[in-house]
Amino acid sequence: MLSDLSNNEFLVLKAISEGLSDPQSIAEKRQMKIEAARAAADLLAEQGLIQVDKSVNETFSLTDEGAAYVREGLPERRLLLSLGGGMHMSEVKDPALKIGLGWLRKKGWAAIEGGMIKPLKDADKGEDELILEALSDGVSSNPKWDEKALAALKSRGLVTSSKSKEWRYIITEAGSLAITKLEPKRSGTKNAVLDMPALTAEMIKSGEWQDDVDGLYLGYRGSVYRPRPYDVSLPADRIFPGKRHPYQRLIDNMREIMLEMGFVEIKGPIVQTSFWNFDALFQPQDHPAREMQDTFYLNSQGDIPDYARIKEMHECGGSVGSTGWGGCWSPEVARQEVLRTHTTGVTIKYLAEHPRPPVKAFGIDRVYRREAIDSTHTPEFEQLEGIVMDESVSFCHLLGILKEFYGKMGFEEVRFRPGYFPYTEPSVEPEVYIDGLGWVELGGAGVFRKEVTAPFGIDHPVLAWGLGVSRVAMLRLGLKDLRLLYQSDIEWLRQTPVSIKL
Ligand SMILES: N[C@@H](Cc1ccccc1)C(=O)O
Repeated sequence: MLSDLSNNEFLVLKAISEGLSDPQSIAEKRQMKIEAARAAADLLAEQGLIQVDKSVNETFSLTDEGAAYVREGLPERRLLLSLGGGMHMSEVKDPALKIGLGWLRKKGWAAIEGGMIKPLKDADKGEDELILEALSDGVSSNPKWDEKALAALKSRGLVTSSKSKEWRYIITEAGSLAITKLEPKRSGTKNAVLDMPALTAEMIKSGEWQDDVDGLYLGYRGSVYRPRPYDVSLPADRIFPGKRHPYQRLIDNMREIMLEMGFVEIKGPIVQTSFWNFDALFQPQDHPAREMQDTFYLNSQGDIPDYARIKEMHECGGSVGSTGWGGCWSPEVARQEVLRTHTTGVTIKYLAEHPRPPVKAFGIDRVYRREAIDSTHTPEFEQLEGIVMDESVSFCHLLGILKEFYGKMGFEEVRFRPGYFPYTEPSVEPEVYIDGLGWVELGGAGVFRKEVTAPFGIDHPVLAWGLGVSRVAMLRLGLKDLRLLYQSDIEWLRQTPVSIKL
């Protein structure tokens, strides 16, 4: 047990053995914080090496009135002095003296008969007067003071008191024994522990420290070193260095690949008008994806650009040989604001602002859909969106770019299945092969239809794709539950090594 004393415990125990008994003076002597001294003392008490007395200490002080009475005398004392052989009550005019009347009687210094006040005996100085004098001399408490007199002084408002808790440490027999055992026996030095030289690497190497202090302690400037055997085979504490979120690392990795491939990064707002999210992409206004069950609508309307050509394209196909969707296209519906359901709204807007080739842009951003939450669906997730527009790009280039991108991401086998999106023709769904899972769909891609590009004056083919980034994260990080990406699950974050290849 003794060999388990910490340095602080030893220092505090030693201070107590030398006669210090309160945390404040121990802390001062040992130059430690009072909290540290208390904590060490608590541990010593737990081991039975010291005893802790917790007492409540009451101290007293004079009020202004009390101080005035010390100078002038209590009213009853002054009244007594002014009585002479006796005096009628009506003759006591001074209100300061009148206060003394009741006390005069109570203290038995005078009797009152038929209105006459008669002094009874020589009035010795009372306990209360002695206490007042002591207080005025700077004494703040004394166990011998008469309780009743104190209480009376307090009730008269001449004295106030305050209570404080006090800890007193007393060394036990076991404690004294421990000190004698632990104290290094160095002849000729009174305070051996505190006079020791600093422990240096050389002293440890040469073994000199052992000769010096019986292998027990080495102290320097009030600190004590107690060499203990060091077991290098013990498991070390796990440490958790700060690191970037694995999902963020994956996203950054994807961003780097796109930048390396010569794309510029673009960004767009989360809240968009239905115009950019749907209409500009030739999604009919009665398309199921636009319904409330699928899309988060905001209770607000946004600005939309000149829509004549979009309206014409939706209603009758414009000048590109399309028939359009028919019906009546409503600008009110297009003004409805939504949380973007895909990042394709960001790229079409960028294209509308940059209708001349070449354009090679990408964005990685969060999108929102009204999904019921489960292990493979969350209402918010990330997409990587890309577009390429140039004079002679073709569907083949699209497949090549996607293959290249997936390859750089570490997916070696890629295939394309026919797909359908209202804004692309042809459309494909890229799939990658994962051991143990088979072919996994990873997004959508295609060449923008003329119905999409023509209203914005874009005359060249546009290759476009959108990939589910969280899907990729699931595959890369081996997650069974997509929700982990969006929760601060500290254990999972700790366990995901920084070295994981994303
Ligand atoms: N926007 C589509 C993906 C896509 C983008 C571009 C072209 C074709 C498809 C989606 O969210 O699934």
